[in-house]
Amino acid sequence: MRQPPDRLFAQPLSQVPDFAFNEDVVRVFPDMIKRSVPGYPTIVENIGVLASQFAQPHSVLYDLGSSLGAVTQALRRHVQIEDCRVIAVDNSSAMVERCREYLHAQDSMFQELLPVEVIEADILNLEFQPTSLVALNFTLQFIEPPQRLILLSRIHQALLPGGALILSEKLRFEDSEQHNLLSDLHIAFKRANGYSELEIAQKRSAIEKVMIPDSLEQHRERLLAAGFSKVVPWFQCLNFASLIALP
Ligand SMILES: Nc1ncnc2c1ncn2[C@@H]1O[C@H](C[S@+](CC[C@H]([NH3+])C(=O)[O-])CC(=O)[O-])[C@@H](O)[C@H]1O
Ligand SMILES: O=C(O)C(=O)Cc1ccccc1
Repeated sequence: MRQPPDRLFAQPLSQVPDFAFNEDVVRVFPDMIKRSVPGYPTIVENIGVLASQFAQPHSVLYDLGSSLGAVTQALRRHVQIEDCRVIAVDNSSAMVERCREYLHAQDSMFQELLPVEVIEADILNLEFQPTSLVALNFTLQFIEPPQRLILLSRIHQALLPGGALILSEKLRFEDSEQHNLLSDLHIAFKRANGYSELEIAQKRSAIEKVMIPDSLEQHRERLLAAGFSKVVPWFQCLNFASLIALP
């Protein structure tokens, strides 16, 4: 399918609106996320590999904040376990519509992929089924901070023994020198991927109020407070990381 380049912030805007996962973003999303999140393709592919070690027969695998279903597709490619199915959830109707088209195209190309259901819903209102794997791949940072512990507690309650939560996030750092260094290096990453200073500045102002990163320490403490017994970082590239949390 056509994947146009992200030029959403290339022209000067008199006022930069808050970032939203609308049709304009959906159109350029695969290009935007690859050029903005260092390590994204590695994280997505390896979530499939990790999931194959945690997935259990007759259980559900959740992809929460699934966007266009990149994680869902990695799960379906890597997990070959009896009677597993994937539930992908996103509250952006534009994302859900395009995600269904992508998954449908995959269905016709490959046989024996796990069945998948794409639900348009707020993940804060979900009734979770017993699950062996939950992926929150760069989604928690868009949830209002006071709701984050409640969501993680619900996920913990639904997780089967032996299952796992995989949580990927942009990180903030409590040491300001470390924070500034890794933030500057992230800007260098975006520049190297063809974004101009204007694009970088306008995107930064668009996401400022809607995407609020936590530190690794905050994640660890909150996951333990939600009932998780162990938190294991398995990937970090600059200020982006992914953690495995065990129930
Ligand atoms: N309350 C909510 N309920 C449901 N969905 C939500 C909510 N809040 C935000 N979203 C959705 O979470 C997704 C976050 S993007 C995830 C990338 C994907 N995981 C990927 O691996 O490609 C991250 C990014 O763009 O940096 C968007 O599709 C939102 O609509
Ligand atoms: O672009 C950025 O600076 C980010 O931190 C990541 C991102 C990627 C895609 C949508 C919103 C934020």
